[in-house]
Order: sequence, then structure tokens, then C-alpha cells
Amino acid sequence: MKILVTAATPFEIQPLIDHLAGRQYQHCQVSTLIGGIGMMHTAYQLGRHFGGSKPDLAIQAGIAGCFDHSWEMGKVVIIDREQLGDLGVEDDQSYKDLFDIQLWQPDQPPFTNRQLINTFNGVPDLPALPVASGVTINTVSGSERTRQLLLDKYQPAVESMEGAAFHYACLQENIPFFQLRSISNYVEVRDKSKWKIPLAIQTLNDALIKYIERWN
Ligand SMILES: O=C(O)c1cccc(C(=O)CC[C@H]2O[C@@H](n3cnc4c(=O)[nH]cnc43)[C@H](O)[C@@H]2O)c1
Repeated sequence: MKILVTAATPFEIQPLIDHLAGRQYQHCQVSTLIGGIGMMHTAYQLGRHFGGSKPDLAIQAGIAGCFDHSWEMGKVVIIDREQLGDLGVEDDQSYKDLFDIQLWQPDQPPFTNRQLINTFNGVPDLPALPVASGVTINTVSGSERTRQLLLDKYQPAVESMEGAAFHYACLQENIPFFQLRSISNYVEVRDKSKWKIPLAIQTLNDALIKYIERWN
């Protein structure tokens, strides 16, 4: 069983990388790929990687913002669906995405009803974690206006900068996959001092290592 763990930055999966060093698993071979921040970098790196070797399972791991203030920092969730939050046009005060202006069809593969949905087909032993929906954007949302626009239009629970690119690449290549996100901040008017990145990285890697250890 070949497992690929990918993250935007090395920091996000450093504890896993340290854990894997010098370890050999009986039932799996784990490799890691740092894809870079954002959809463009992620799509390129994943496309290049999958062109050379296809894993049996791909896992994207990263920190993320959440929209619901009742969620605790460091909460780890699995993303079951992704939407593109800022690929479209501005029309005076309104924003229209590619589906709204008919430049892309809602069910054009690998989209289903405008979403990049993970059915978790072929994923062995999916971790027992809460499942949530994601929106992927190029600019971290940091205003009440953008937060409300995304909530009204996409009803996301979680915001990242890479999730949709990962879903897209795995769906196109027919590779079983899941996206793990750990909450480092709320999507709100930007206040970096409130972000809990070390906590989110710790809980993210605890979940990752627990999953990988099942294959020992
Ligand atoms: O502005 C800074 O100083 C700064 C320092 C460290 C990290 C950042 C980020 O913006 C991290 C982006 C990175 O993490 C994911 N992420 C985390 N929270 C969010 C969010 O609220 N909205 C979107 N993405 C988020 C993202 O996937 C990137 O990989 C800034």
C-alpha cells in the first residue's frame, strides 16, 4: 500500500516526517510531498507527482480557518467536499463564479453540482473524525464582507488555500484520497495574534500518525 502525504509547507507535517524517519512499516510505504501554498503550486506538484507514480491513497494535511466560532482551535476534521471560492468575475457589487456565468458546467467532471466531492471510495479505514465542507481561496479571507459572501454562496465550514486543487487532482486521476484539516484560526477580520498554528500542527500530526500507525 503506497500512501502519499502532501502538505503546503514542511512545517505542517514535520512531526510526521520526524516520526517516519528510520521507521519501516509492514503494510505500507509512506512518502511525503510539499506542494507549496495555494492552488497553483499544489496542482502543479500533484500533477507532476501523479504522472510519475500513483499512490494507492493520497492524504492532504494542513491547517485551516473555520467559520463557526463554536469550534475549538486544533479541531481536526475530514473535508468531504470542496468548492472554489474566488474563481470568477466581479459584476459591480456582486461576485459570480465560473458556474454562474456558464463558463463551466455544474456537473462537468470531476465536479458534481458545482462541488468536488469525496465519496471516500477505496479509502481504507477512514479516521473517525468529524466531516466538514471546504472552500478554497487564493487570498486568506480577512474581512466581514468576504466571510459573509463565502458563507452565503457556499456554506463552507472550513477555508484553505489548497483543498480544491487536491480534490481535483485526485478525482481526475481516480486516486482514493482524504483531506485532513486542523483549525488554526477563525475566518474573521484578520488578527494574526489569535492564530494557534502550533496547536493545530500538533493535533493534525497526532491524527496523521495515529492513522499511519494502523498500517504497522
Ligand atoms: O500572515 C502571516 O504572518 C502568516 C503566517 C503564517 C501563516 C499564514 C497563512 O496565511 C497560512 C496559510 C496556509 O494555511 C492555510 N490556512 C490557515 N488558515 C487559513 C484561513 O483562514 N484561510 C485560508 N487558508 C488558511 C492555507 O491552506 C495555507 O496553506 C500567514
